[in-house]
Amino acid sequence: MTVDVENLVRRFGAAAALDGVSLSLRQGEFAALLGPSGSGKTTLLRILAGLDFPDQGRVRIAGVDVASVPARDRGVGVVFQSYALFRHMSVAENVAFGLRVRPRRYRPPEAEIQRRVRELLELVQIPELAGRYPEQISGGQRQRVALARALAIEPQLLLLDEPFGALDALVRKDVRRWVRGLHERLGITSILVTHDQEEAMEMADRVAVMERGRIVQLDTPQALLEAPATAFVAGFLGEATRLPLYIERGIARLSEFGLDDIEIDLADGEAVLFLRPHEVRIEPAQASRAVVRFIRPEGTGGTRILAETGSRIIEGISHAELARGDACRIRPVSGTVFHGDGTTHRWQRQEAWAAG
Ligand SMILES: Nc1ncnc2c1ncn2[C@@H]1O[C@H](COP(=O)(O)OP(=O)(O)OP(=O)(O)O)[C@@H](O)[C@H]1O
Repeated sequence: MTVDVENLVRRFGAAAALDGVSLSLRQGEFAALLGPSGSGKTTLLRILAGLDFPDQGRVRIAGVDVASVPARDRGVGVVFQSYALFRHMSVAENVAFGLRVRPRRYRPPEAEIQRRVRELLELVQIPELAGRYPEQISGGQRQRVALARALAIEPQLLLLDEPFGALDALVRKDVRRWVRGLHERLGITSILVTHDQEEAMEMADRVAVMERGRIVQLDTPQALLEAPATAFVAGFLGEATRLPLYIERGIARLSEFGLDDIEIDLADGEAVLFLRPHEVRIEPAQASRAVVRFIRPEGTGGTRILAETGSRIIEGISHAELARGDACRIRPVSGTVFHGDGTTHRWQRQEAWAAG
């Protein structure tokens, strides 16, 4: 189902947890809400689930305004990290819960409930655990049970709030790939809340980056990396070196960082230059203030180098033999400039300069 959120505001006292959030998701889309702690991700998810209510704004699910639709009638499945399984219920009973608490009129017959529970446990690949209790299964298995429980009501919208937090790194990778596959097989719309950028970038079709109660950019993972809308997004996503600079008559002086000046055809003023590692070449040099600190081979793509210059660490790529402690030259070849006047620009080293 589609999800349309218009200008949501949610205040707690004087502070706005959501400060005018708008968002439209397509049927079948997998979206992630990504942002630092306190940026409003969980609040937005709770409002979608019907567990909290906005002070202003509107939520439509499948085109229907849900302001007066209670949580259990929204057709939404929810997996919250804090929504622990019921300890006194077996795995099968946990999964059946959402169906058994339905008013009699809407409750499927018991045989049908049991059939559906078996089907769901097959789907999440743990049919043999039906009779166990939560403390008798692993964290990854509990997560699968929580998912099966959320899916039991056949939701068209699945809301996942940090659902993989309790899993160790290896299992986590597996479970998230599997969840993404499940999303596709069921053809549902899903929203994942996370503060793990790798998770968001790997799982989602589009990622909404949140900052202080607002969505600052909603885009594909690739577009977020290649064309971040603000310096916050550029700094938050992917690896980047951030250099504050001052542009004067088309030149930004980087000598304080031990780098050559660069030509930037923008108005005089303060700016910030973001350099992704692949936008910086690191080369051997005889006399240089910059020193190679860390080296990580990247296969055929060269070597990732962390070089220190002045008090800064700059990450780049080298195609030459370099060892820890070697002097090196750091040459940015492209980057993103956020000008103090609020505009964003791509910067590319001119050939004449590049050769120099
Ligand atoms: N029930 C509440 N009462 C008061 N303030 C709240 C309440 N719930 C959330 N807040 C505040 O609203 C803001 C947004 O909280 P929210 O939980 O949505 O952030 P989040 O992005 O999900 O953070 P995290 O990544 O830490 O879970 C925070 O400043 C939080 O302290």
